Amino acid sequence: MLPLASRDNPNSIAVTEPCWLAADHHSDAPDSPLIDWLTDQGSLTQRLTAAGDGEFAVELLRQCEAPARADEAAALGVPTGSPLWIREVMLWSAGQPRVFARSAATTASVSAAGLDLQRLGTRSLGELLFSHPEIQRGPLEISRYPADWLPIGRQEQGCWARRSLFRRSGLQLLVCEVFLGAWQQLVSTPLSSH
Ligand SMILES: C=C(O[C@@H]1C=C(C(=O)O)C=C[C@H]1O)C(=O)O
Repeated sequence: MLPLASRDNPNSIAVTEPCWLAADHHSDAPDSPLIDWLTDQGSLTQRLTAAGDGEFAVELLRQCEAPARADEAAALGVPTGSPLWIREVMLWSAGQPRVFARSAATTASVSAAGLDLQRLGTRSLGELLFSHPEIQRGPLEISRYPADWLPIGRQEQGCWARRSLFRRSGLQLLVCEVFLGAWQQLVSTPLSSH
């Protein structure tokens, strides 16, 4: 079923469920620069830091146990509704929230990881993951992201998101990053005008 264009912005496509596929399997995949960021295997933290001329911060929105959504459950190989360790953050760059991120893992996986994820706080999860070369990142999938899965006040229609699984013995961590409208301003206007 084709997603519906949202009322407030006919160019953005409202979805109620994600459709996670490799970028080249989406007939309506976005153009550059967004497609380059969505498919970049490197650290988003590092890229946002550079784009914000060194000004980057992680705002921790919540870190708790929550039921697995159907797409998360399928990726992690558990039943929908299973209790997961969930971390939701807003990534700020050059003074604005640019990317919403939701990371999910089974509680057993978090304890087995031995990475002290529970006490990460406002340190970037990416810096932790990329500092352990034995942690392998799986393929990136992209999708439009349901607006009502975003934090209240930031529920923009039609945002593109990417997700990938980070794996190490015993750890399976699903990281999903949603590029908000303010991300576009970061990459399309010179820093001096932010
Ligand atoms: C995975 C990365 O870590 C970033 C930091 C996150 C966090 O602190 O929760 C979550 C998603 C990421 O965008 C990265 O930098 O690429």
